[in-house]
Parts: sequence; C-alpha cells; structure tokens
Amino acid sequence: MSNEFSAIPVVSLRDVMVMQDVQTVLEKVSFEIEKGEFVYLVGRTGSGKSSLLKTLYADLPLAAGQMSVAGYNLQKLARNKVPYLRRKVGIVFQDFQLLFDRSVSENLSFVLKATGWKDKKKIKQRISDVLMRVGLDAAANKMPHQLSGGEQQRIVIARALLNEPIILFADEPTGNLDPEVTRGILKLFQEINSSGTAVLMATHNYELINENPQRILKCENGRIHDSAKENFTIGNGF
Ligand SMILES: Nc1ncnc2c1ncn2[C@@H]1O[C@H](COP(=O)(O)OP(=O)(O)OP(=O)(O)O)[C@@H](O)[C@H]1O
Repeated sequence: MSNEFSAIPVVSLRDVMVMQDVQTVLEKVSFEIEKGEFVYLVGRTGSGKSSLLKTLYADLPLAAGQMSVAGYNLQKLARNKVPYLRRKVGIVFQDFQLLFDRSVSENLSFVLKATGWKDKKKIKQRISDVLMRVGLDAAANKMPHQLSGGEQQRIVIARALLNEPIILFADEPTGNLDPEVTRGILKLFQEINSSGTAVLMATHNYELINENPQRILKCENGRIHDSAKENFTIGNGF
C-alpha cells in the first residue's frame, strides 16, 4: 500500500495552460515531479516562472489542462479547499514577508494556529523543531529586524516547513542575498531535500545550479523544456 502511494508523483501536469489575466504565459506544460526530487525552474525575466509556481499552489487559477499537486486535483479544487492544499506544500518567496511587528516564534505560531494547531505545548515544540532545522534555535524571541537577510530567509524556510510539506516551492529564494549566504541557503534546501521533501526552485543563479546540478525545467517562448527529456544548455541569463 505505501509503495503504491509513494509511486504517485508529488506534482503532475498534463497540457496545462498558465495565464495572467487574458495573457497566455505558458502552454502545453506537461511534467511530473516525484517524491524527494530536486528541480530547478529557470528562464529569462518574464518567461513565466513565478506564474507557473503560482498556478501550482493555486494562487492563479488553472486555465486549462490537468494538474495534481500533493494529491489535490486542481481542476476540481474548490476555492475554499485551497488552504488544505497549502498545508501540504511549503512556499518560500524572494521577499521575506515576515510580520515585522512580532517575534520569530509569534510569526511561526501565527501560521500554526491558522492551520488548526491548538495545543500550546505542541506548538512550542514544533517551533523549536523547525528553528533547530534551519540552525536558528536561538532566534525564537528575536524580532525579524534583529536578524540578517540570510537569517530572515532561514525563518521563512522554517515557516514553510511547519506543516511538514511534501514539496517546497521556492521563488528566487536567494535573490537578495550575497554569495556566501546564498551557498548556506542552498545547503539548507539540500538538507531538507535529502530528508525526503521535494523542491522546485525558481532561480536566475547559474552558479547555484553549477554547485548542485539537478534536473532543470526551463521556461522559454511560452513552453517548458525539461532536462530529463531533452538536452539544452543554460548559461548566465539562460
Ligand atoms: N500580476 C500580474 N498581472 C498581469 N500580468 C502579469 C502579472 N504578473 C506577471 N505578469 C506577466 O506574466 C508574464 C510572466 O511573468 P512571471 O512573473 O511569471 O515571469 P518570471 O519568469 O517569474 O519573471 P522574473 O524572473 O522576472 O520573476 C510576464 O509577461 C508578466 O508581465
């Protein structure tokens, strides 16, 4: 039974169309991401990386095609069921989006409470677990502005891990960070991935891909190219 389940891809798209308003951004998008895979999403500015990610976590409606994410069928997912999908996936944005008027642990408990956690002891334990995982267990009582950019991004990653997601969607997670900090964040994603969480990471950072080569999905001219199915080169600027 469990083998049967683990064979189901975490993400599966068939002939998906990604739209922004009336503009078609991507079409005929078909790919799968298996449990525990690490996949980069690349492409020039405006090629559709963010739009694809937003479609995957149901921030943009599925315009056409079939798509399942974390066991949810997106063609059929009612708007009021989107929070259930969001509990199964972790989302990391480039902009840190921490609430600056509350402490790190309040930022994290806010999410836990919003996703149905009630037991104070369990909440405290879970916060301590995720902070430990990102190497910031001492930061629980700090305010976000007391942390560096890289540390804030680690808290955002900790927040994305709270509900043990099956996949992390990351949109330029190292975009504002210097090379050394970027390396640390990549290492953290690798650690999270090696414990079984799939990762789909949009990035412009060619060095990052060189350092940790993985499967690549490339947005180009309204289509997706998949390094698992065809050969293509990438370079700075893609
Ligand atoms: N909120 C929006 N409303 C309307 N059109 C949008 C919106 N956001 C993006 N677009 C358009 O959709 C297309 C794809 O943009 P998208 O942000 O997905 O690209 P991207 O590859 O993520 O770019 P970047 O690397 O700059 O983040 C672009 O033509 C863009 O102008």
